[in-house]
Amino acid sequence: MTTAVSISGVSIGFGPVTVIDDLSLDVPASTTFGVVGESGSGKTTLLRAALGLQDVRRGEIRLMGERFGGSLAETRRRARVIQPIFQDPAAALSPRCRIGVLMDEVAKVLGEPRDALRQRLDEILRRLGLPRAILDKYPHQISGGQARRAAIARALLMRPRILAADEPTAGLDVSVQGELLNLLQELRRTEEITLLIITHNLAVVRLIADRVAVMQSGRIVEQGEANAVFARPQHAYTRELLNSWPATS
Ligand SMILES: Nc1ncnc2c1ncn2[C@@H]1O[C@H](COP(=O)(O)OP(=O)(O)OP(=O)(O)O)[C@@H](O)[C@H]1O
Repeated sequence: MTTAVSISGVSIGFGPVTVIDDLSLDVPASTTFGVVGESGSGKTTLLRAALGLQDVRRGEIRLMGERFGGSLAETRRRARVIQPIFQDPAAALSPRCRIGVLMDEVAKVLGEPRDALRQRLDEILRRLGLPRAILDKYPHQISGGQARRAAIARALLMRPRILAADEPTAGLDVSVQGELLNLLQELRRTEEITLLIITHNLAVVRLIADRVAVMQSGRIVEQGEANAVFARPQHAYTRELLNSWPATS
């Protein structure tokens, strides 16, 4: 089985503080994989390292079997393999640019003719249930759910093999949360991508993850098939998380 994200012996620190401690994790390709843990356990730091936005002190991260360097060319090569969907869509959608302009930027990165990209974009917008008129709007002129979907559309334009979503449902109405998770799951199947979801929300992983890794203080304390982990948690911290749920969701 292909491994989409392979993290081997990775340590990350800020000054004297170690945030990720000798962590290893394999995310099988074409699965929905949830990394769950409470706030501050290091989930976002780990994701940023996979995206090349955070230096690692030790260890290595491979994406679809490949290592990536820090040059601009390598950053662009990596962007075709993994695309993030950040908690705050504003991180992906610059507030001063109309959505359409942000989409066209992808054409430059890919070296794809703008017309061809716009054709693909039409199809992606249709699939995501976004009106074309959204392209003329600024991020602050659309709803939170639309902004999240616009960020997903931009990510999909890159034709990534891996979509990595940090708290994909944060800040959305409950009804929109379900829709968004269904959408991500459908994309995972039809686009044959790997979906990596980083969240403190057990309901999210329970709903869509095939496999789950539980993170505490920069380490993976338990991982396995999501159903098995939820039904028979082996680690005390996992049981604690499950017991405090739904208070944490
Ligand atoms: N740039 C930074 N400088 C110093 N410390 C940092 C930095 N980024 C993260 N940290 C620390 O690293 C630890 C892990 O943070 P991280 O954001 O990865 O956790 P998380 O599990 O994603 O939490 P949350 O769910 O709240 O986003 C925290 O103690 C945080 O304060």
